Parts: sequence; C-alpha cells; structure tokens
Amino acid sequence: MTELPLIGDYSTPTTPLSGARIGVITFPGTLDDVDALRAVRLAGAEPVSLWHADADPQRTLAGVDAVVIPGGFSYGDYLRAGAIARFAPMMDAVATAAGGPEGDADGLPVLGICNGFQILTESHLLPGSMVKNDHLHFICRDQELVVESTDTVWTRDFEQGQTITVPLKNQDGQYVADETTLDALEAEGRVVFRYQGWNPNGSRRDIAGIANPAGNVVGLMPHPEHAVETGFGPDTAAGPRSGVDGLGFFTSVLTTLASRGGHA
Ligand SMILES: NC(=O)CC[C@H](N)C(=O)O
Repeated sequence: MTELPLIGDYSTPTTPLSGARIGVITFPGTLDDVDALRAVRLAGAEPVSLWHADADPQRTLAGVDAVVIPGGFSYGDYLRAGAIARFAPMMDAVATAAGGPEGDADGLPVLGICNGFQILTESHLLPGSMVKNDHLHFICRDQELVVESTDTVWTRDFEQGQTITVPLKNQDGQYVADETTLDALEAEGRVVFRYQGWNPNGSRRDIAGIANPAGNVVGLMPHPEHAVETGFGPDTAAGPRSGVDGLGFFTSVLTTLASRGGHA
C-alpha cells in the first residue's frame, strides 16, 4: 500500500523547491490555511504563513512572491462574509502590492478561495459581491468547473475549455453583480471559471470565479487546495479521492513567477 504523507504536514518535501515563496494569510476564523500551505508545498514552492494583523505587512509581503487568501469564516462571517477581514492591516498591504482594483500584470499574484474570494470582493479588488446561496443551504460537494480563461497568472497551466473538478463548500456562494459589470467581465475575458452541469448557488451567469483587469488577482468559490493530492481529492475514473485538478492553480503561479525571471 502506498504510504501517504501526514495530513497537516505541509512541509513534506515531495516536490523539489522552485525557489518561490508563497504566503497564505490566516485571519481569526480561517479554516483552510493549512491545506493551502500544503498545496503550495506540493506544487513545489516554499509555503509562508502570514498573519492578518502583521505589525509590518509591507515588509512581510516583500519577502513573498504570491499570496493565497484561504477559505473559512473570517471573523465568523459577522456583518457579511469577508466584510471585517477587508480591514486587516495585511489586506491594505495586499491591495497596494496587487495594484489596486485595476491590478498589475507584474504585481503581486493573489488567489482568493471561497472566503478569500469574499474578502477580495469586499476589498474591491474584484467586482461584485457574494450573497447567500439561492436555496439558503450550506452546500458541500465535488463540483465541475469549466476553465474559461487561461489568461491569468493562476490559470495559465490549464487549457481553455478544460473541465476540472474541485470541492465546493459554502453558504454565501452566490455571485452577484449588476448587468453592466457582468457584461464588462464577459467582454474583457475576466470570467475565469463557470459552474458546469448545475449552478449550485444561483450565481449570475454560472460564474464560479473571476479575475481583475490585469489577471494577477483571481477569486473563486470552489476549493482547489482540497484537490491537490491523490487520496484526498474528488473521486475520478482513476479511483476514489484521486482528483488533483487543483494543483494547476499553484503550478500556474510558479510558471508565471519563473517567466518573470526571479523570485523575491
Ligand atoms: N469554505 C469557505 O470558505 C466558505 C465559508 C464562507 N464564509 C461561506 O460562505 O460559507
């Protein structure tokens, strides 16, 4: 029987280190930071834990090449999911390093997963908003997504039109925006993922994930960091829990960083 690495041990050296350092922000109420750190390590980068209330966030961010804002219930989802976390000192520094709402193709790559996506919309780094699922229930399932855009730093290792399967688990997963914003997202190729087969939460135009104008900031509701390791991902034809489609997010950013010609 194949021996599996320990859950929670995100430092297990299964892949050579690329030299890149990728930070994962923890807020009070974050749940998925350890899985995100492990995904970073499995993709071949050095995982770096970041604290939301870091006393010198600019300096800390200068030491990482990219940032993941993970899932969970930051501040208990009080007020609205992500609405309090957006005021964290680390988020101010992330907004600046990422280039503000327009972004910066050479700026800090930022991936917001689920609660991280909610924090990015609340921070106005991505347009629109997340509201309660239309059926008003928490949902937890493996979800098929279509990759609509590979023109972002987090999706370039995928193929346009590719179907991937990653877990989805949330209560506030319905993506909403006004028609003008939705039309602009479509026209600018910034709809990065759409739900396939079934819209699990009533999201406008089946949108599961979007990018900022520069493509360095991406947010999505499903959880790629839970589909990076055989034995723990979604079921596939290759066997139970064998899905590793989420790994492409983390290798994509490494491809981007390598093409920039260096790391922090
Ligand atoms: N897994 C998550 O990050 C989901 C939590 C999120 N706050 C929600 O809408 O339920």
